[in-house]
Amino acid sequence: MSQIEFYKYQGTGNDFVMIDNRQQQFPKNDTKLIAKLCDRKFGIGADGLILLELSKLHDFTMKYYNADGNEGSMCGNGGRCIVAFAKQLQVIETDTIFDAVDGLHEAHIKDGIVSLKMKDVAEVEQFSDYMFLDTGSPHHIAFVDGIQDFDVYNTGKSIRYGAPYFEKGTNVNFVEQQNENTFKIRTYERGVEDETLSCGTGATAVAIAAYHSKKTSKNNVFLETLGGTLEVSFGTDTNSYKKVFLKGKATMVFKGFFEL
Ligand SMILES: N[C@@H](CCC[C@H](N)C(=O)O)C(=O)O
Repeated sequence: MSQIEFYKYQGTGNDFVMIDNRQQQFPKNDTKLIAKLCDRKFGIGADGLILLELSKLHDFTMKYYNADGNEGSMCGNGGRCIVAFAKQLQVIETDTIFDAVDGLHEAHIKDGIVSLKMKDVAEVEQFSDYMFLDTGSPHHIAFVDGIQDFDVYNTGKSIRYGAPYFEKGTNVNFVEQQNENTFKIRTYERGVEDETLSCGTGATAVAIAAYHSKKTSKNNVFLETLGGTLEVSFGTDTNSYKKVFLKGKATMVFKGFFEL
């Protein structure tokens, strides 16, 4: 039996088991183990598990697994949390470039607040009652009234498994505008298969969708999630979005050990 050290981090309530895997001691193909570690009754409890690994060219590599144990697409809140974790491990100081599943990310950390550069967005699909875009992860966005009482779980689940997404699925965001550049957002997350308190790639997608559909003319947008507020800013260039930054607090909650 061997002991593995883990840290628990959260970014606006999206929580992660974080492991320093620079020595490759964690069995990352063990889907059942990852799902068990993320289980809130039988494990540590988290929306996902993140490994910090060595990178040949950059400061580190981020490997992200959803709570169901499968490797996920990009996680924005997880990306912010791993920057705080890398600082804690003294892998970085205040600025970094790291590898993730969707490419390189630059980030800056100051006073526990992480500003993370997200991938450029070249395409935003607009339909009569929803929008779709990929900010590193796929996001379906629907603007609704009365978001407080909205049935995010059941409506989100039926959209996630329905046409045109089916097996591959999507994350599903419900949004209500509060003022010129503030939006309330609730997200059903693929791979967690439940509503989470916050989704970073979802917040990024909503900010861009709101601007693209002319709900705001501001290119810095505040997203009020159930776990706190995120800020997204971006540059615009004939329907494509560059220099996209996701900003918010990333916090270490506790550390511990588990047996393999
Ligand atoms: N919580 C994440 C989103 C993670 C990706 C997602 N669940 C998927 O694989 O579809 C975030 O903060 O972006």
